[in-house]
Amino acid sequence: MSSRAPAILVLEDGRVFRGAAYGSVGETFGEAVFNTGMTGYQETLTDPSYYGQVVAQTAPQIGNTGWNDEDDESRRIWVAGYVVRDASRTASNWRAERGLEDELAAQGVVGICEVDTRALTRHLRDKGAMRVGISSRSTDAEELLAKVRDTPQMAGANHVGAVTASEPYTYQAKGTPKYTVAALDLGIKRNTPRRLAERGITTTVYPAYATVDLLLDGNPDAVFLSNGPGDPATAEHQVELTRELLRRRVPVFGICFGNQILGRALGLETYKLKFGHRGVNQPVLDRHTDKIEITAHNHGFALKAPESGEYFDTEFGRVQVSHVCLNDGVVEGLTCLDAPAYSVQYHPEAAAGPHDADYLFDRLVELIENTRSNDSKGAKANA
Ligand SMILES: NC(=O)CC[C@H](N)C(=O)O
Repeated sequence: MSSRAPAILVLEDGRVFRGAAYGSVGETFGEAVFNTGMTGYQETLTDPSYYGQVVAQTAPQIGNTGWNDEDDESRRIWVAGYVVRDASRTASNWRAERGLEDELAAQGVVGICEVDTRALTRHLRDKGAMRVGISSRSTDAEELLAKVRDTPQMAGANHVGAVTASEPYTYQAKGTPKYTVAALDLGIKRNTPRRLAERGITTTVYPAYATVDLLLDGNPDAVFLSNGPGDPATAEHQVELTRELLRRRVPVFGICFGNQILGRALGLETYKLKFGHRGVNQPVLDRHTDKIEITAHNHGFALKAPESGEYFDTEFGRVQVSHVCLNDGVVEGLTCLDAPAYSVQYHPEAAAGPHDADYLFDRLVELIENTRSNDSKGAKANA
């Protein structure tokens, strides 16, 4: 028998799950989503893209490796609520500094455990992502349901301002600095500048509403558009900024939210997926190499596939849908054939996740090198 207080989870369609209090005691609301990763809960919880979402883990036991002070992907936990089946009673790992539940409580994250997360996930897969509430304060389902139906939808939500850095900061290259990148922080994860640093890139991270002049102030070799929470249809400022970068032929690499922004800048629309892709084992085909990579995902929106199929024409030239998800055919990446820009819908920084997509950071170095050599040819031709 659990010694925990009772808690309830109520979905906006009225389905109720009963469980026990986990983390902070209280009440919370958000969009119910599920993550299928067997590992990486610390990275999931601290990924700013989850802002506004109540995350259910399909892995049945969570918390086994506790919490450490090294694996946070940002400055705090962002999920609106946390749902697990079996909360590990002990933290057993040499790197653990404390238990997961201590950290959830310390950061005020309301959760629920002892929930049939398998049934919850099947429900969300059938009915689609929807709003949810968790309460360990009252177990009155009717009362909670009314509150759930009053909370804002994820569609139309602009959450970038809540997670972005307030001031620019710089992350130094490892070894000899070779290149510089300006990263637009829409909810960036720490492993991104780390992956760039490995390749001799110094990254300056800018707040999401930086102007193009501020972003290009240090004359960076490329601009990186990060992942982030909310509906990409609301990212007007960032789409306009990207269009300006394309006009100026600045190399651009976008991931996740950044892919949606590049796609919109190229004239594509975004739409809400039924239940999204969240986990660390999503198969993606890279059409450049015909290789399949196993990748880390966390997205609830996607770019509408162009009617013409793999290639489409834009005011910035021809573009290829370079990556597709093999589970459902969703657009997972774009490569501009006439402009120095490309993007993927997933997380090549892979924290947590397999490292198959690491080559995408090498492509950035190639793109920078090619742009530099074209510029110097152009400069010579103009001399
Ligand atoms: N990880 C991300 O960048 C997510 C992008 C966007 N918020 C979505 O859910 O699709």
